[in-house]
Amino acid sequence: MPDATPELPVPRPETSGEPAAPPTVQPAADQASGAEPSAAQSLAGSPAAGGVTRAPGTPALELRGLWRRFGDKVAVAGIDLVVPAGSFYGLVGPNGAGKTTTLSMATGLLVPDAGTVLVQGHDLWADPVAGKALIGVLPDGVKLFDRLTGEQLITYAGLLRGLDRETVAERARDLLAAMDLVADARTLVVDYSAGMTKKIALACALVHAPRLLVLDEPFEAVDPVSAANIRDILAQYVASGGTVIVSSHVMDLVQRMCDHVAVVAGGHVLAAGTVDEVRAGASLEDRFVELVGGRTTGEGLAWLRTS
Ligand SMILES: Nc1ncnc2c1ncn2[C@@H]1O[C@H](COP(=O)(O)OP(=O)(O)OP(=O)(O)O)[C@@H](O)[C@H]1O
Repeated sequence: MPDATPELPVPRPETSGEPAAPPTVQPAADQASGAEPSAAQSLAGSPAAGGVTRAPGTPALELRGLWRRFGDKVAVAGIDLVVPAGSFYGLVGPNGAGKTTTLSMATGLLVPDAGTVLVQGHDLWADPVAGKALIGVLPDGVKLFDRLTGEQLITYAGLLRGLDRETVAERARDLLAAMDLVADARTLVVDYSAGMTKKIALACALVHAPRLLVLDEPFEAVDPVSAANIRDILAQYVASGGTVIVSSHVMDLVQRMCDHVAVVAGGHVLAAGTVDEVRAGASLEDRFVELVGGRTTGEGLAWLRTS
């Protein structure tokens, strides 16, 4: 791994001139106000802001009354969620809770049955082009054009987002270094391991310097060193004004990494707020188990015992 994290594309400063983080998100706001503007922040011609300005205090993402059924199965049952701008937001819940379905609707990948998705105050489903320009997405079970090399895939993603070739080449270089994929830049993505695939998909999500990053299980299958580097990249991204929403099953990671968290089960939000509010003095893991329940003793598997 390189010692120094390369300079990455980061969100452009607010066109309104307001700080990106509200005072309720203390750690991110503190970092944001102290951050030196990077060269990437002043890149001209990036479509990242999509010509969209936001009023001060507007959440990065707001979900209002989202519903989604699959046949008889209600996957998401009226979810409301406010993700403050500049926050590092964790979404946790048991298997089948509705996290992926929620994030898919929040990012324009799955049409809700009912409800509204506001990205920086703009109705995503009413105006998908403006809304999607603000978002970078790492979907669950990501399907990539895997007959491209890693370098080609990032380049393709950048060009699709309207970046010029020179900018794309520069950012592809930085992202490949940050993801420890330089040696495999010219390897076909189909030949990447699961963790490498996750990292190249994350690089594609970052290339246009989105304002909001939505990451479904970004650390799954990623080795500890790469995971630590990705955490640094995300922390740097939040410090420079970006917002991250990340789903994960690793409570310890969410407790350390995120400043906000929502616990989802059965398509409902059980608790949401700052990590300290939600865990209420306990560990996030204990609080999660308390909220969600479902611990079993394993007594039903007597046949598994060898003695
Ligand atoms: N395309 C689909 N067709 C039918 N049912 C679906 C579909 N997608 C999701 N579901 C169902 O909706 C519910 C929520 O699934 P979802 O993938 O959103 O959960 P999740 O919280 O992301 O779970 P996990 O933590 O296991 O990834 C589950 O009961 C799942 O079986």
